[in-house]
Amino acid sequence: MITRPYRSVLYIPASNARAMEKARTLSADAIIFDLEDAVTPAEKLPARDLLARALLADYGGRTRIVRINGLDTEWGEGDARAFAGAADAVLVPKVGRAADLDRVAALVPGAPLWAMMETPAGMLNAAAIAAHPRLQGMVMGTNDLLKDLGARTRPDRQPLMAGLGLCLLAARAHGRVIVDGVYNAFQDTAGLRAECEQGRDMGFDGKSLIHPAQLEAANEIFAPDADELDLARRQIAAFEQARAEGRGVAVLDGRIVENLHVETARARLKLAEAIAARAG
Ligand SMILES: CC(C)(COP(=O)(O)OP(=O)(O)OC[C@H]1O[C@@H](n2cnc3c(N)ncnc32)[C@H](O)[C@@H]1OP(=O)(O)O)[C@@H](O)C(=O)NCCC(=O)NCCSC(=O)C[C@H](O)C(=O)O
Ligand SMILES: [Mg+2]
Repeated sequence: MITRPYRSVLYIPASNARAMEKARTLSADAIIFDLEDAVTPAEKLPARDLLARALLADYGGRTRIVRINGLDTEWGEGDARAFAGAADAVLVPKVGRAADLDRVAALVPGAPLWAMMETPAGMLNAAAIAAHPRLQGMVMGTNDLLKDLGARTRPDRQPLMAGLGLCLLAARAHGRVIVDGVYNAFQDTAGLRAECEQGRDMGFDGKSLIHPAQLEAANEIFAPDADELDLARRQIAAFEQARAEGRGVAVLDGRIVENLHVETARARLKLAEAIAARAG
């Protein structure tokens, strides 16, 4: 199970020096420094230099992920070579099959890879992509996916559910981090909260974000709350007592507690500890 927090994963255009500086004090668990869609062609090379300088600064415990341009563009290979070892991970856009990761893996020996899951082919090949030995995490690209599907944005995200579900299954089958897509209306806090709650209930580790105003909701909603932690501690105590008495199943608040529930309870407590350590 994943215990490092990825509640809030903030995109920052690598062409925006002010935002990259600001991010050093923001409460994001991870930052995606974007060289791809948020950067115009004219800014691609200057952004690469700006980012190289920005990454010399201290980002505290925030995970630093660089989203490179695709290898089918004139910038992709140079981006990959420039940031191998300079960041915590390299995020590959529009991954359609596991071989797309092989090509980047060869350019960045040793660097953990993340995959943007945002094309119909990516959804259909999610299991093979998640199984890639260098893959650490997946990020849903729901804007690109909606575009490629010819689907419409809906509050219930019904058109996206098949893809979200396939990627979740693949990530969990292979023990990878998986982060939900962005909520574009960054001033609509109620809408964001509803989408975070939906993503959390589906099993995502966190939400990718586009504006600092979205951090608070994601950090709160993807963290275990006080009631959940209290229940986790009581489940562990009840189960340990049952075991000591020779029983394999405990009953707490009228519900059974088995070893699988205890496993989840321990993971939630570990996540809360990791969040507390980040805050500290
Ligand atoms: C959406 C924005 C263009 C809005 O920018 P702006 O108008 O400057 O916002 P504010 O004036 O409200 O900003 C207030 C302060 O916050 C800083 N700021 C803004 N955004 C960020 C950020 N992302 N990270 C860090 N800091 C940020 C401003 O500098 C202001 O600071 P100060 O000077 O102290 O007042 C902008 O938010 C933005 O560019 N967001 C990121 C957009 C992006 O990266 N898009 C690409 C990723 S989304 C995507 O592609 C997903 C996927 O691929 C898919 O297919 O779905
Ligand atoms: Mg995209």
